[in-house]
Amino acid sequence: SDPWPWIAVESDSSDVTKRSDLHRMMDMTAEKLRLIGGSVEMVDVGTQTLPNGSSIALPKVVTARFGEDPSKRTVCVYGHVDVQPAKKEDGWATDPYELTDIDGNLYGRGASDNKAPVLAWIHTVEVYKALNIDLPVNVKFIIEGMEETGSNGLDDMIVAQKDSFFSDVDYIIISDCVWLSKRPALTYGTRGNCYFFAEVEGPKKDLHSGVYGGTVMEPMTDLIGILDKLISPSGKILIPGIREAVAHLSDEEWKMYQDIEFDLESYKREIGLSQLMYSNKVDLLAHRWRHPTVSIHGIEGAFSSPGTKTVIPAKVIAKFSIRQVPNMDPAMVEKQVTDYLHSVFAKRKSPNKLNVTMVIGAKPWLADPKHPLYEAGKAAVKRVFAVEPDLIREGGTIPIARSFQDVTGKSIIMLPIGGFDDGLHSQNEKISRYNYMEGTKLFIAFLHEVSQMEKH
Ligand SMILES: C[C@H](N)C(=O)N[C@@H](Cc1c[nH]cn1)C(=O)O
Repeated sequence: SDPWPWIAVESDSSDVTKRSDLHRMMDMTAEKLRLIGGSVEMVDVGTQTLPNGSSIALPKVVTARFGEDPSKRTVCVYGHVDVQPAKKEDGWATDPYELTDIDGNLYGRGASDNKAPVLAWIHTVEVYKALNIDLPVNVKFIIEGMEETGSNGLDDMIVAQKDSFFSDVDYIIISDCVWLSKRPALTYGTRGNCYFFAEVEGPKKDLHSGVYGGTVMEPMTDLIGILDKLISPSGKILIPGIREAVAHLSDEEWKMYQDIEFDLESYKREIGLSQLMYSNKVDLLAHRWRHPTVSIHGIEGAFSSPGTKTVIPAKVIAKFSIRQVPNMDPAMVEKQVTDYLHSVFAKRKSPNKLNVTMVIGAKPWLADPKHPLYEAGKAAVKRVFAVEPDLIREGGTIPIARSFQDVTGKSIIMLPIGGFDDGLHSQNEKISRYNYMEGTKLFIAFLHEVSQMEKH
C-alpha cells in the first residue's frame, strides 16, 4: 500500500479542532497492523486538559505484536502518526494533505516525520508475511498520536506497561529522524525540549493605537522587551544557569565530529542563507546537536494578517522553546526561565501582568554508540547501501526516548531513513521514493542482524 491515505489525514496534534482526524489516524494505523496479522490493542491514555480548563480525549496509543517465540529476540518499534500544522498558504507548492509524487519525491505533511518511516516498518513485517518467511525476531509496535506536542499520556502508559508489554522487549528502535547528508546514518542522541508560554495581559480589551497609544504601557512592547533578553544576536543564552549546566565537549566527541563528512556550503544552500552562526564544522555540529538553543516560534493574539490593522492587542502570548542537552534538567530550566523573565519584567515597571508556564518538558536522550545494537545497524547499512553509516546526534526531540530508556531500561537505537533535505516541520515536506524503499530494505536487513546478535 502507498502512503497516500495516511497523508490525506490532517492528524495535527496541536490543533484540538482536528482531534477527530487524529482519532481516525490511530484507527487506520490499528487497522493496517491488524490486516497484516498483528495482535493489536488500542490503549486509552486518558484526557488532555486545555488552557480554558476543559478536557478532551487523547488519541489512543496503538500497540501490536507479531510473533511470540521465546527463542527469538524481541524488538519494539516506536513511531508516531501525528503531524505539525501545515497550510497551502504557508508557501507549499502542493496541497500538504494530498500526497504528490514529483520527480521521485513524495510530498505531503508528515511524509518524512513520521508517517512513511512508520509505514516502512509495517511493510517490513508485511514482506515476511507475503513471502511466507518467518520473522527472524518477534516484532512489537508502539505508535502514538501526540509526539509533536510532547507525547502526552505516553509516559504514564510506559510506566503502567513496564512489566507487561515491555517485559519481553530486548531493544527499542526509533526511525523518527533524518540523515545528516546523503550518507545513511545511525543516531545516538537527541536534544530534549522545554516549551514555554509567556503571557502578558494589560487592558480589558484591544485598544485603538491612535486614541490610546502613548497613554498606556502596551502588552506587546513588554513582551518583545522580555523576549529580547532571552538570547543574544550571536546565540548566547542570557538566562542565568542554563549554559553552566551543559556537559563539556570531550576530546573523543570533538574527534568524532571532526571525522564526519559535512559540507557547510551545501548546508547554507539547502536552507537559503549566506551566513551561519559558526563557520567551522565542529562548532556547527556541536551547536546543532549538543548545546541548548532558544527559538521563538510565535505570538498568539498578535496581528499577523496582511493589511494594516492599527490595534494595541490587550493580551499576547509568546511561544518559545529551549532545546535541552545533557546535563540540563527541565524542572530546573522551568525555574530558571520563570524567575529570570519575572525579574526582567519587573525592571520595566509595567502595570501589565506576566504569566510564564512550561507546557512541555522533554529530556535529552543519549546512547552508547559502541553498543552491539549499533554494530547491527552498521552491518545492515553496509548490506543495503554498501557504505559505512555516519554516527550522528539529532538536534530535534523525541520526547519519549528518554522515558523508554529510564523506565524500561532497554537499549535504544535510532535508525533514520529520512533524507537531510526532507523539510520536516517546513513547507514542502517530502520523503524520496529511494529513501522510502531502500529504508524498508534497511529495516529488513536490520531485523536479520538483530537475530544474529548475542543477547545484551
Ligand atoms: C525529531 C522529531 N521528528 C521531531 O520533529 N520532534 C519534535 C517534537 C517536539 C519537541 N517539542 C515539541 N515537540 C521536535 O523536535 O520539534
